[in-house]
Amino acid sequence: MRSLRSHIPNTKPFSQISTYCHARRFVSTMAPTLPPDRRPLVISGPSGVGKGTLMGRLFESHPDTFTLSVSHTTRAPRPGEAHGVDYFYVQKAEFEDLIAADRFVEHAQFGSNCYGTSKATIEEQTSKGKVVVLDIEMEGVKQIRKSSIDARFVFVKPPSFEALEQRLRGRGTEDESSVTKRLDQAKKELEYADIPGVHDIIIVNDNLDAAYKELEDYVYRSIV
Ligand SMILES: Nc1ncnc2c1ncn2[C@@H]1O[C@H](COP(=O)(O)OP(=O)(O)OP(=O)(O)O)[C@@H](O)[C@H]1O
Repeated sequence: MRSLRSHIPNTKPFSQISTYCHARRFVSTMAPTLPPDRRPLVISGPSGVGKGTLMGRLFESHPDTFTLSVSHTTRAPRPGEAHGVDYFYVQKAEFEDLIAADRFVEHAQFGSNCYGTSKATIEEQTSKGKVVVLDIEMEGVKQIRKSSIDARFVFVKPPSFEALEQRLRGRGTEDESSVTKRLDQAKKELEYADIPGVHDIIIVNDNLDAAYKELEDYVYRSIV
């Protein structure tokens, strides 16, 4: 599950993720469950740590409760991607107008393409009773922390740097230069996450079942 999420190019559109599609098929059979705290959930962590895997489980287990925030982008849609599902595709001028009007909680440029999360998207889904999940990289986390959006911040950490490298390579989605770039960026993300108070919870994704349980327990715990 990699697309609007961390805004990192060369990733798979969310609409093509099997866990999500699987989750959608179970919509009518699952009992609705609502977390007491409905603030948007910002999930960050280095590429390859397992954010998508954990989020996929959350969507699958609670299909009516959570919704993934759909980002705006100036890049062209890839085959199989849909406007409003994978991204909101806009021209550069429109994107710049949205920045000028302070319509994004966070935005960033990767290569020649711009990506951003609009406040309206979050507000609209929240008003429908959904818990909005944002998969955001470090700079986005910093921007959201400064914004007016009151969110919960979850950081997913690998058990070791070596394990992260193995997962990234094992996933088979990245070429060597992309793996190197992601690992360099991972060091920065891990350093940032060491700053006390930046995240509300840090989950070490070692055993997947245990990490998911920790995430779910946190999401569903009573408001403190
Ligand atoms: N606890 C775990 N133990 C072993 N492998 C795992 C674990 N969690 C996830 N993985 C595997 O690690 C790889 C990376 O996971 P995933 O794609 O979910 O990472 P991500 O954080 O979403 O990455 P990106 O930010 O690049 O999208 C996948 O192949 C996934 O199956």
